[in-house]
Amino acid sequence: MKFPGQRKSKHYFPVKNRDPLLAQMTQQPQRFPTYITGIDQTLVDIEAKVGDELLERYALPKGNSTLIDDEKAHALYSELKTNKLVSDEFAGGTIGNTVHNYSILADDRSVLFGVMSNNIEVGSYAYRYLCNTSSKVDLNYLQPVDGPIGRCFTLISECGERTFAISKGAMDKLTPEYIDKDIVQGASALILTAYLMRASDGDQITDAALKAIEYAKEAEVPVVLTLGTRFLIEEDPSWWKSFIKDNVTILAMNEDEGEALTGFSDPLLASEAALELCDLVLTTAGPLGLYMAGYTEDSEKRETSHTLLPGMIPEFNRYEFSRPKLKAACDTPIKVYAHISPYMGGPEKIRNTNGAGDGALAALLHDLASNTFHKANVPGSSKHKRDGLCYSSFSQVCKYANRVAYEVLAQHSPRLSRGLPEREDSLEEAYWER
Ligand SMILES: Nc1ncnc2c1ncn2[C@@H]1O[C@H](COP(=O)(O)OP(=O)(O)O)[C@@H](O)[C@H]1O
Ligand SMILES: Nc1nc2c(ncn2[C@@H]2O[C@H](COP(=O)(O)O)[C@@H](O)[C@H]2O)c(=O)[nH]1
Repeated sequence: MKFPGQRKSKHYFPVKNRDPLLAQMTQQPQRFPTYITGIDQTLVDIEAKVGDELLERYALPKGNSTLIDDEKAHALYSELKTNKLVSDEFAGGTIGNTVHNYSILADDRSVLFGVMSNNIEVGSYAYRYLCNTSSKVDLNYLQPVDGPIGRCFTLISECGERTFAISKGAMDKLTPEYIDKDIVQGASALILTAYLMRASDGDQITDAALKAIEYAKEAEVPVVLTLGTRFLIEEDPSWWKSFIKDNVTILAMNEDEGEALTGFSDPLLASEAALELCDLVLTTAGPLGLYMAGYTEDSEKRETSHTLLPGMIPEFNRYEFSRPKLKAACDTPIKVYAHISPYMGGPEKIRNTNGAGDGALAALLHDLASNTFHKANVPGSSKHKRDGLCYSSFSQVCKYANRVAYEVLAQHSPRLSRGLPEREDSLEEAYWER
């Protein structure tokens, strides 16, 4: 497990770690293995820049992720190929991206539950999926299926908006028997997407996800849900609210999904409302940066040294130096909020916004898993006298998530090809010499 490392308010990222607690850890001969698990629809993203006219012709609502039948998928693929519009083909899937990015950042194991084609030809989509997934993502628990994995046509409009058309293939064929109870219960977190709840035609991936949730809850493993697309949530916000309240520890969403869930277009108010349903919320807000909302124990709150920020909740970031906790682990829970603007104002050239939110979530998960790792390996640390959900403060996690999102924006693929630099070029030498 590589640790998230040292961070600074405006710029940031890893440096040599001089934490005396970590020094203790290096003396431990036996390391406790840490990993996260996720369930996804195994998908390859087929990316193309298209005009709005094409979206209308194929009846694809802009910004949505729509399931399409084989006939439509064939016609769309042929049209994109004939007109040489396909720019890239990457392994995708919102949870596949997240666990891959987690493994790259943590340089550690994650386990993916899903399906994989039984017969794989060199060059096929299944082959590409495997080639584009970090070797630290354990794929040994995938369920073999007859038929292809899914394809996600990622159609990028002139304005940068992404519209997904999903040709599902066998991606929803995962069955509950393939969810390994011990693996789920031994993990630092279970990561799910709202997309898993829309299986149809007798496909069982929804049941598989519910089984995994049951196992996770039994062992008090945090359940993390990312909302996917606002269109899905808009269909029945009340159902999603009670689903989150009953099952979810950490919720990740963007501002549109937050509005669909809570009715608040302001991302801070949406985060606050979502916090009534779970323990920790990560809300990404595109060029506005990102917000976190969560709980801490009143007696453990820590005041920020940053500027107090205006917003719909005045000076909302006052206690952003506190560490997130489960609400149930607090005697007197208080709500804590944090915000950060895009790292360095965003990359000079945004190559692709696909997966930026997944990247931010991967950073949060890395911090959370670092906490489990540290707790297991340095149980006597004062850090673990009272149970925290994350290793770092709200403020630090924001910085880290923001930095990772930046990295995803600056590259073509939604999946990181390497970890973050050990030393940021943007930081003056004196910072690293401290
Ligand atoms: N146009 C942008 N300029 C600068 N940063 C951005 C921009 N779009 C996204 N980001 C960064 O990426 C993060 C995630 O992006 P967002 O578009 O909100 O996620 P999602 O892909 O889930 O919709 C943001 O919180 C922000 O840090
Ligand atoms: N598992 C699923 N993943 C999907 C679906 N539709 C789109 N996607 C994936 O989302 C990411 C982009 O994530 P974001 O954070 O930028 O919104 C992309 O790689 C797609 O593969 C779906 O129905 N199921």
